[in-house]
Amino acid sequence: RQAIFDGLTVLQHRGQDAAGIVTSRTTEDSTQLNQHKGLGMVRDVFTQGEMLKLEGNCGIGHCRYPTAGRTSSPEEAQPMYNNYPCGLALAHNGNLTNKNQLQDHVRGLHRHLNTQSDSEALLNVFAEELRLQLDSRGGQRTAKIEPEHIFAAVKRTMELCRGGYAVVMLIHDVGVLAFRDPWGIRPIMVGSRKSQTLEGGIDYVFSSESVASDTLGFDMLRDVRPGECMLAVPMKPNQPREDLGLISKQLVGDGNTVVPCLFEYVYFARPDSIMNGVSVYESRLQMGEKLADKIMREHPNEKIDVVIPIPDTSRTSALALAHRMGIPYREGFIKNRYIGRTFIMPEQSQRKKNVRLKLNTVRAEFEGLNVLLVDDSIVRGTTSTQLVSMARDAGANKVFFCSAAPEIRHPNIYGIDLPTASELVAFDRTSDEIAEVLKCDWVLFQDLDDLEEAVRAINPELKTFEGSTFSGSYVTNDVDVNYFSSLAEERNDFAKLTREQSVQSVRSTPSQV
Ligand SMILES: O=P(O)(O)OC[C@H]1O[C@H](OP(=O)(O)OP(=O)(O)O)[C@H](O)[C@@H]1O
Ligand SMILES: NC(=O)CC[C@H](N)C(=O)O
Ligand SMILES: [Mg+2]
Repeated sequence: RQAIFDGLTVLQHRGQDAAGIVTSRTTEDSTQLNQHKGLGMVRDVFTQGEMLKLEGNCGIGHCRYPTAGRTSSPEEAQPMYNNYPCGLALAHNGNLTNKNQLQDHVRGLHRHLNTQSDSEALLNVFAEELRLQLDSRGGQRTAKIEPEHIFAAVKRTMELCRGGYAVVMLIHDVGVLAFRDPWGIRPIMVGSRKSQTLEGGIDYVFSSESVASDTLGFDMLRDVRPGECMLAVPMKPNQPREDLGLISKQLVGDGNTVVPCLFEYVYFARPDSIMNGVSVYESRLQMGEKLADKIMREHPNEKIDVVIPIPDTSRTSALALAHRMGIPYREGFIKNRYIGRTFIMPEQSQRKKNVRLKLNTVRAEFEGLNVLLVDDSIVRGTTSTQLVSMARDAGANKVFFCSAAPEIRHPNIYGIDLPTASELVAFDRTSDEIAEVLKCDWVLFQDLDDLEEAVRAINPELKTFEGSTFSGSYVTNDVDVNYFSSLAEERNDFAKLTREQSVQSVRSTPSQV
């Protein structure tokens, strides 16, 4: 349990709204699943008392960044639990684009769904497919669940679910499994270490980013392949050691072509992670260099005195950019270390307030200077608009702005919560119009080809990327305009706010009983 808790704190940047852990404790005659989850950051959700209850020899955990359903309902925190046809717990990173159809399918099977979460639908789809597998062996319900049943159920689940997903599941009396969507849009990897328990053997970890396995003392083995399922089976008391291990099966496609989400490299992942054979840090250095070249091409005669990153994520690319341009790199914005990431916060008012609380200027780095502010991306423009104004208040002469990612003009539907194009500052605007909104002297964005090249430079085997939010082209090729309009209607900032407020007002109404 401590390892899962520690791993979640290292992955906190991937989701700040809810967290949860489920562990499984096997004794000679029974297996107990222990669960705790709640709203908030990992450190707030787990008290010492709660941690003590999470005994076990294997388990899963999750930090939630909502892309479907409600944010402030604890029921939607993960892992999700289901008890039929056996004890199952699931944690999912990603977003299912056919959530509504899956919900209808599941309800049609007389299974109850308690939330609007796509992850709950996914768990029920799998549970039903596993039930069918177990039934197909002639009603011997008491017999052991074999890996072949699990692989067959995951295969059917992959055939039914659309979108981007990386999933871990705990299966009662079996172990922990992990699987990844057939495109490999969302990341997940496996690591191993020599077990620190008295029984010995090998421990396995599945995690979205290699940084979690590094910090827990695991060696990263490899990425889970697109369309692959891996199953880690723990040792039971009095069981022969051979039963322990890692089994994998390629279920959909050949697993050789991965189409990774570009936004992981731009913003989402930690720089010290390695994903699909690419060091995120090195790819960001490349992004900075390519952006520097574009600035020198497009504004060759501009006098720029200083390059200032917008902490945290843009630091790496800003450093490489400043070096390439031969301009001093200065930390003109100081970040409050107790405020999390603002982009992944669910509401615009919260994001706006937190940018100001999070960042403040060092006046000496701005006064009378032409400053080039560098961010990894400009999404809604919340950060950039405020920081340009702060730079001017701190006495900057000219303020230029550049983004290590191209213009974000299209919704993301594979696990980054950008459902509504009209909320994006680059939507339907030219660079000059964006500069007018940000109130900067000019703004410049990375070219998409250069961004792809920056990642490919580190792993030339990566041919294609999931970059729909920049290009508007969706790799799964299975969503239509109706999907986008209902998504925008359901998940625009105003709709989300209204929904969350209605949950809160129900909660704060005194009981009439
Ligand atoms: O245009 P916007 O809608 O403001 O979104 C873009 C900003 O949000 C992110 O920062 P965030 O504060 O989330 O995290 P960071 O500290 O890792 O940079 C990103 O790095 C940009 O700074
Ligand atoms: N990455 C995530 O945490 C999102 C998982 C899932 N789509 C949800 O909204 O709960
Ligand atoms: Mg940022």
